[in-house]
Amino acid sequence: MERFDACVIGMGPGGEVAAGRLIDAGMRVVVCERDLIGGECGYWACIPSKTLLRVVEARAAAARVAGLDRPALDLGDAFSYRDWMIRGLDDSAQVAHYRERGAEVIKGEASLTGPGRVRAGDRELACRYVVVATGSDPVLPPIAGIRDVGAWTNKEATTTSELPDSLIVLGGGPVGVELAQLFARLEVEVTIVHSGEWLVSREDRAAGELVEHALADDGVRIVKRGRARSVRKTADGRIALRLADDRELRARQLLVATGRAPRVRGVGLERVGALGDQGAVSLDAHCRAAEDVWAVGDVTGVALFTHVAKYQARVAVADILGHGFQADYRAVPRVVFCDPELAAVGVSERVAAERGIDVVSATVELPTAIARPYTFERQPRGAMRLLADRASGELVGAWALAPLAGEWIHLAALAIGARLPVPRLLAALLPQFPTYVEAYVPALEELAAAIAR
Ligand SMILES: Cc1cc2nc3c(=O)[nH]c(=O)nc-3n(C[C@H](O)[C@H](O)[C@H](O)COP(=O)(O)OP(=O)(O)OC[C@H]3O[C@@H](n4cnc5c(N)ncnc54)[C@H](O)[C@@H]3O)c2cc1C
Ligand SMILES: NC(=O)c1ccc[n+]([C@@H]2O[C@H](COP(=O)([O-])OP(=O)(O)OC[C@H]3O[C@@H](n4cnc5c(N)ncnc54)[C@H](O)[C@@H]3O)[C@@H](O)[C@H]2O)c1
Repeated sequence: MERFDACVIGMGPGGEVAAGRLIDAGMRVVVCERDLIGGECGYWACIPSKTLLRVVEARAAAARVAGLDRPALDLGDAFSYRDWMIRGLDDSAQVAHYRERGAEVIKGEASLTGPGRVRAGDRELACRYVVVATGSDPVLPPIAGIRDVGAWTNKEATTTSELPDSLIVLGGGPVGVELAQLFARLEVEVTIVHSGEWLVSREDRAAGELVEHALADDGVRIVKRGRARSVRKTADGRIALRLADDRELRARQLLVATGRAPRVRGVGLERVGALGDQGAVSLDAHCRAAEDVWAVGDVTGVALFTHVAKYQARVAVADILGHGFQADYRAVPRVVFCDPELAAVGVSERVAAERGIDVVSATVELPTAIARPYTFERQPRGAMRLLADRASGELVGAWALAPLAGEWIHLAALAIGARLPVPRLLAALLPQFPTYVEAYVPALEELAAAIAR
């Protein structure tokens, strides 16, 4: 039995932040990773998708600016930069880095065998603290034939260096929307089949409809309320997707983007009492899942984002080190990196209604309210909506669909996190001219008037 102060199972962004902090605290740490240190985010999700999206975004941006032409696309160069960003799917530098910092690195599948006990390959580890950061898996919907047609998940889609001539994207959430726009802008014929009534269904309908218009401008076909019944390979090697209304869509490739589920199987969480009734990780506000076991990141199912995984790792390690603070998820930014970006934070209108929060809202069309959309591009665009709790006067939700919205939504995030009432925000806000942040002034003024009514 090998003894350690702490063991981290799964080395995606959540595991890496936890491990780094535990090492910094002087602990003897063992990290276990069955695939690549850096996780889904580093190789098959955030990093490759955002790297490639930037290429097509910059190209489209140039076309929208007066006096510029659409630059030529060097796809080979774009893919090789993507490959450099994902380290050629090689984590040997990360392995060496953790070893140099004094950690024990085990490349292999690990699972809890009991309180303070972990098995990794044929090694038995005794660990005072265990942090589980095993991420999530894509969910394949129950559609006849879906496992037999060589469908892509995000793994194949983000690492491909060959483009199909046509692509059906099943699911219109963040993964489906981002990758649909990427491939459409790389001149692939793209059709999204989405079961919801609007894209990115977690957000307000108005936001989802603006995303739909943006994708339609790029030539993406969108089937809403689409129910796929079966999928098969045709004689000419294409993929045929039959919908419940009997329509058949055909394309060279199918990308399944219908959601992700916490990766709890085989981790042994049940052996330490860390799995709740529904098979989900039980978690308190310090990310404790059981005595001396913490869980962070996608495996918790709280909010499937890298920044949440990293935040939960900070929460968990602070608890381990004895200066804990409670996790607060009220102000988690949610950015879909399509063009223009959809950025949201706090509650949507639906969530506010579910929670019984009486909200007032203000919506601002950016080109009618501020100058920045015109200095930014020839065809100005964008909208922002703010939601405030009528009773407390605090900002509780916001979304914007506009260039760079993923950056300037953080002002709303800070206001929501800090519980700033709208009048105080208005008094404190003096935004630079001409910026997108200026849109907060008319929106907050409208909110203040609505609260006062
Ligand atoms: C296409 C796509 C794009 C995305 N873009 C963004 C984005 O732009 N911004 C954002 O915030 N989020 C984005 N996400 C979500 C983001 O990728 C995840 O929220 C993030 O990776 C979660 O980090 P994690 O550490 O919890 O898990 P992961 O990154 O999944 O890492 C978990 C690690 O645990 C390992 N592991 C699992 N089980 C075991 C075991 N038993 N033993 C040892 N190791 C194990 C896995 O191999 C993996 O390396 C995107 C997701 C997708 C699919
Ligand atoms: N920019 C980012 O931060 C970013 C980008 C990508 C993914 N992510 C994260 O990854 C997670 C997974 O994203 P996702 O887009 O795969 O999942 P999702 O659950 O957010 O969206 C999937 C969508 O697919 C639809 N759907 C489900 N089954 C379907 C079916 N059979 N046919 C058609 N449509 C169907 C659902 O209505 C749902 O809206 C998200 O929670 C998100 O937080 C984040």
